[in-house]
Amino acid sequence: MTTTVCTSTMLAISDLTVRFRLPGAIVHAVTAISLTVAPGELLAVVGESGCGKSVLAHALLGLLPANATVSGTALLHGDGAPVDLLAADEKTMARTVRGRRVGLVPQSPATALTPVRTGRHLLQETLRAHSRARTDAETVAAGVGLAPADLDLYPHELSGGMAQRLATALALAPDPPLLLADEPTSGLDRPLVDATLDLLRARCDDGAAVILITHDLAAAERVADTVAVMYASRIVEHRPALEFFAGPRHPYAHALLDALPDRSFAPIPGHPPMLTDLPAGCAFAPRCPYASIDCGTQPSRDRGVACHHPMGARL
Ligand SMILES: Nc1ncnc2c1ncn2[C@@H]1O[C@H](COP(=O)(O)OP(=O)(O)OP(=O)(O)O)[C@@H](O)[C@H]1O
Repeated sequence: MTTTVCTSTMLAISDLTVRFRLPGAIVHAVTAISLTVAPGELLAVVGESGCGKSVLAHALLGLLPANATVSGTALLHGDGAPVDLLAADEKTMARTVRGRRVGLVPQSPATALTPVRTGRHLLQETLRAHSRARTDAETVAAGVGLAPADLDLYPHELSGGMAQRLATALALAPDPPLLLADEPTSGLDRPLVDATLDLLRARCDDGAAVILITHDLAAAERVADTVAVMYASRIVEHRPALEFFAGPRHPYAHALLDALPDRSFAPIPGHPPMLTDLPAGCAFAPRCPYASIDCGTQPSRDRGVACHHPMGARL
């Protein structure tokens, strides 16, 4: 983990909200998210399954299905005028943003990989499309632990872990200044988990920004500069990683860390709420040992924590 992050902004997300229309219900998938990411920063977005992490990434890449409604802004800075990723038309996203300025390691690589081409073909095609034809596909593959012979296999011949590594190589090949990595270590054994995380860290140390979406808090602790904890579609805590892991302040974040085997190994009681039926106030209140009548209203975020009763304040 490093704490040397540039102070300029690469991505500024403000009030990002995503709703899905279903027959007879609205899914509150992402609610009022505001975050900034700087060049050189590795931001880990953590939270339990279904809290909205992948939808956040897909919204930033214009990859949401037709039943989604998106509001807010997400300004991507770089050469020239900033681009609002939530307002840009599909042509702009396809030609200048996706893959080129913002890379994605998808959560389900097996379904994202074109089935009729070998890994080598896919990598060479990606490198050519991004004017990096001189870069050797085998060198890029070696960076994620794939051997030259692995590149001659078709996606259906790859194990889950190999497909995951190929997807990471494809996302890294264009050298995007911002990378969204959605559970990039799932299906990998520990040495490859660590190697993948270190690869992402090295990108940040070279000046790129990475948003690492993960439910693996140990992974976040290993490489993140900053941590954002999502619960029921909202960010409930967003702080520098060193401070966060030393003392989480939102009761949910505290409970998440306490559930780790190398900490108290205490499960969080109850279940997350349905995103079609969220309470008006804090969504964690029904599971929170510190809930009070105040929690019937939505807390504002103060010094990185959205809670009426943040942990430090009680100590
Ligand atoms: N097209 C869709 N229509 C309706 N609801 C959707 C759609 N896509 C996602 N959702 C819902 O949005 C919510 C957030 O999903 P998301 O995939 O972002 O969760 P997550 O935090 O990434 O969890 P996981 O790691 O398990 O994917 C879930 O309740 C999911 O069912």
